[in-house]
Amino acid sequence: MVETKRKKIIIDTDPGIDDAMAIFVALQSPEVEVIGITTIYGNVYTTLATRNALHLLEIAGRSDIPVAEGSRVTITKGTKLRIADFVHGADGLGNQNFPPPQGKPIEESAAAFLVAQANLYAGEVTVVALGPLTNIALAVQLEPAFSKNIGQIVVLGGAFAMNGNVNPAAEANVFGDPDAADIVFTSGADVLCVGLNVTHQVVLTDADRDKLAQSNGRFAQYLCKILDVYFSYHHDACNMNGVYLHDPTAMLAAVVPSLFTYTEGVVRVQTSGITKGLTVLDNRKKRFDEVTGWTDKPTVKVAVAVDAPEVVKLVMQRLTDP
Ligand SMILES: O=c1[nH]cnc2c1ncn2[C@@H]1O[C@H](CO)[C@@H](O)[C@H]1O
Repeated sequence: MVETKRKKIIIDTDPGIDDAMAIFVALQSPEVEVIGITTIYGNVYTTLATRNALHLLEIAGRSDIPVAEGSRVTITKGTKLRIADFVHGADGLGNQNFPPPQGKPIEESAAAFLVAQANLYAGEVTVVALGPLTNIALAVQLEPAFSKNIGQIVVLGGAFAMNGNVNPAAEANVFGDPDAADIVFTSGADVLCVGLNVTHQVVLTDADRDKLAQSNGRFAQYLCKILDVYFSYHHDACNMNGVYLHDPTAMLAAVVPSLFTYTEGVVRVQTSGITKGLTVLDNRKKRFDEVTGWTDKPTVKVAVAVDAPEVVKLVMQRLTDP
């Protein structure tokens, strides 16, 4: 039998309830092979992100996948981090207080692991970045060839021409380390940004959760336990009877790219002031006479449309599969 080559992916993540869903979706996707997980602060602090990543791999029976611990500070060595425990619970996984994992992270740091894997499989590795972009920016700084060696970086981040979710200006992952995001977006790597303008179209409803609750699928019962906190947050903060599937949507942009369309242009990030974390895409409709911060910078891809029903269907299918 001819085996089609699976796309190699590294998940950079701050688990996180929707991160857990995205990790499980990836592990259930025949199109990809998860070759590592790197951890970062965001939904929880980095140490807890590492613990949760190891725990989730144990739940999935995939402790063979290496976990590399990432940065505990921003790219500018900032230690005042914004942690979204009010979205995911104090433990990041719906306040379930699971027992500690047995596994340990590898010795290599997240940035060193990213650089090494991109060197080893030049052009073949996709990073799916589900948290602030510190580790990826560190990899860019550590190895000048990283942006060329890495196949693609799919970023869950940004809010293009719309309000953010931290404040009207900023989306949470870009807000978490705006300097890192600006470094990654202008690095010259093949970057695809999946922002709130797309992920807010992809909602898992109360009815979908009921279907999960009735499923004997591999991850359904586990996810139903942790999803309560995430549903309550969306109910209270956004007046919704459902939740946004941010991370699983970005994951599927790597796994099944045909479900998305994108535009291309230079994206810069505001790194200070009340609009810190704002992502601004030059849509190239106007030729500016002056040199701007966008002039002569490498472009990135920005997702503009998604087949939302198909994304929800695939997420449900893969999470309820045996
Ligand atoms: O209101 C929020 N504040 C902070 N983080 C959030 C919020 N809603 C979702 N996320 C988390 O941030 C990423 C998307 O921006 C997702 O990973 C999600 O888990």
